[in-house]
Amino acid sequence: MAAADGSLLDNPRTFSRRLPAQASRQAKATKRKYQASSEAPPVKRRNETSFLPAKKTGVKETQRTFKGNAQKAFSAKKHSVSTNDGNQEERPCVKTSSLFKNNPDIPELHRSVVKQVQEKVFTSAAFHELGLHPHLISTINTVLKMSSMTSVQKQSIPVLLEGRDALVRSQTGSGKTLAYCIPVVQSLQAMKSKIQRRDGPYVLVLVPTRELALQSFDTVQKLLKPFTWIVPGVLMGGEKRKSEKARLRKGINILISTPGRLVDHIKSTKNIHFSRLRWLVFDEADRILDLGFEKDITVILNAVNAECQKRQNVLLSATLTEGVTRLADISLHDPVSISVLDESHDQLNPKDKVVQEVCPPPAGDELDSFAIPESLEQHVTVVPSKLRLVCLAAFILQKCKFEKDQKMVVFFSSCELVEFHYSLFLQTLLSSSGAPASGQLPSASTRLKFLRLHGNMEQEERTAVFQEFSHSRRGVLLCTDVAARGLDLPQVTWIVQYNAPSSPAEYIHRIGRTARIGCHGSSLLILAPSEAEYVNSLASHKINVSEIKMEDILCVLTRDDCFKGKRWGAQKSRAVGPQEIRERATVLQTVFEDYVHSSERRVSWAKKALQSFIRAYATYPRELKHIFHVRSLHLGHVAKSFGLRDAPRNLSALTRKKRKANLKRPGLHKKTQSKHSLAEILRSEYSSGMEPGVTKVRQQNAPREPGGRPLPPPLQPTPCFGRGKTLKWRKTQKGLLWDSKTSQKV
Ligand SMILES: Nc1ncnc2c1ncn2[C@@H]1O[C@H](COP(=O)(O)OP(=O)(O)OP(=O)(O)O)[C@@H](O)[C@H]1O
Repeated sequence: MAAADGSLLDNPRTFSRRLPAQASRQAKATKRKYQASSEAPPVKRRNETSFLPAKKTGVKETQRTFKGNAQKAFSAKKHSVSTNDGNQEERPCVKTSSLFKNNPDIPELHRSVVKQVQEKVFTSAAFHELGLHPHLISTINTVLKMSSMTSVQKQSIPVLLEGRDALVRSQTGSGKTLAYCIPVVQSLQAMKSKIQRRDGPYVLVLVPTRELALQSFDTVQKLLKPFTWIVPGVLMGGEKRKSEKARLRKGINILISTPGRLVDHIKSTKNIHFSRLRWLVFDEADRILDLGFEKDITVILNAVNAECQKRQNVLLSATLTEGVTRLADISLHDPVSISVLDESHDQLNPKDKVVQEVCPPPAGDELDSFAIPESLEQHVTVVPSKLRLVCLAAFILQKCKFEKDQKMVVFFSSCELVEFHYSLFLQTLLSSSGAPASGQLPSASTRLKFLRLHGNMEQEERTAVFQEFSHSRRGVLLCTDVAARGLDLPQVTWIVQYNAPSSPAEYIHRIGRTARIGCHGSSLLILAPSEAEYVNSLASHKINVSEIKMEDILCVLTRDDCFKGKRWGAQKSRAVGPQEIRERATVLQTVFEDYVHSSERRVSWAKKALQSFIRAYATYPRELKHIFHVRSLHLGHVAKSFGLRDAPRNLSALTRKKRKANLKRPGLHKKTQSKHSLAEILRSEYSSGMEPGVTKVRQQNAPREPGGRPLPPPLQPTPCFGRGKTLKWRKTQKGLLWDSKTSQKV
């Protein structure tokens, strides 16, 4: 079988778990299929499809290692060895693939070790020292099972109880939710005229995602246990407008909402009034602004300001960006800026440093460096594009198959990428009850559990997945940045960033899903050799990562005999060498490729996922373009990480055509791009969920594989959002105006 480029010539097409007769039938069928279809079998291409020629490669090294082996197919004779599952499995017959050939060198990571900003999570102060209502204290102690305050709670709660506005920053997982929820509940229950349900909102909490809305609602509900007359409620999209309207009509006193959904109700419902509003809280304030919600925030602020002037305003996040300081300017009145810093920062005058009265709020250094939980170990691995997929799979197997009770979150840059990897891993890495599907591993593990979460899923399923993963002791959650902010998923042990985040702030929030509230956790960032400089970019924000070598990750494949190439079957207890690791990685890659190439439909599915990856890659902000530029991607190599043997030709043609057209009409490109960005945002998890034409993954109606598993739906490119935005408001007599010129996506 020929391949996309010269390097793929010796692709291991001899791999098979089928009997020789079956294999020959399959080969004939494949031949017939290609004859009948318009899609010709991949042919050797002389011109490599890449945006730029690949970097000079480590050919020398590979030639040395593969000398005499590379072109040699292992014996096609069938033999059996026992797998670690105790089954007699047919050994894959594999010849060394091109997986390790013609890859760019992995650069040495020269990173300066920086001193990370650290915060102390807990204090010795107890909640009962705050003078709260005794029932509230006992609820905190008995229902939430908490006794001492975290640093951010100790600093924020008294300030908020005094009635001040505040801008609160503290590291991820440090208890910011209770830092505002406790004073809110304390103040509402203490109101002289008892709150009536029909009074409507006294508190409005804005959060960027639906899951966070649910989570915050849950916390508020628990705190309100003794105060049954105060009614909390959540608006978040995904629910029928009519039923939300009905709930609003009955009355909600503490209203938690995503901005898009709230704006929809403000515009279309007569049942929402803010005349009694006492609190306005922006949780994950910087994210709300990042996501193209400026217009929505303007509508909300104008609606709120029109009915109530006097209220307390709170902005919270683990990362305060420039946009937040501007939002603070227009929404906070004489605010207290609370930032929890470590002892070394506080040496001069601890008290003054811990709670600073700053207006305008933090700038410069403080905005550039973020606090990271002390018990979070951060790692990076540099992996050539061709090896990304096997490396990710090996890492998942290493942690979640061979180690106990590991809970992992893997971040991708688009919904399509999540869907693709989710389906691929389900079909290849998991065991099925019946005969293994084509491309499935012989000794697939039952210990593995995959879940996925992204904005193109139906809300019902999103909520179910969120709940399931929250309560699970193990599992792998594949997700977009919809899960990056605020979600408190207990006992997550590993965060993997398969696609690098668009900003250091997003990096912080993603890794912040682990090592929460003093627990231990680890993270792994996977970079391509051309992206290695990102490590320095992180270091400039005082983020330290230590390297894990790719080989150390791939090494796990030697622990599972189902990855054994035939050559090793006959040899007992041989020391694990680089050659064996490479062969096993090749077996795994072949499993993926076999699965993807088992039908035309799957090939086009993988191509679409690849296309989505490239589109998302093109949206990195300008300041990161020198590291993440589409032109530095080698399409043939990247295609391998989608299980494709061939770099899709039409894909590169499409990209080139587009680029040409853009060069001719840059103005038009800008226009359509911003329209496109808007469309993406509307389709995203952050929308109100009411827009017409929103594409969703509908489980029940999804097309199914012959085996009964739903196939992924037709993929819509939905890159991640909110990269490199700036925003500006103007105060006018008519209220706030959002300056659209400065708010275009860059
Ligand atoms: N005083 C406390 N004692 C023990 N656990 C606490 C305390 N306060 C909060 N927690 C727990 O800590 C976890 C993290 O809290 P929370 O989600 O509020 O963090 P956060 O600072 O908002 O994080 P992020 O920045 O990621 O949104 C939650 O499980 C919460 O129940």
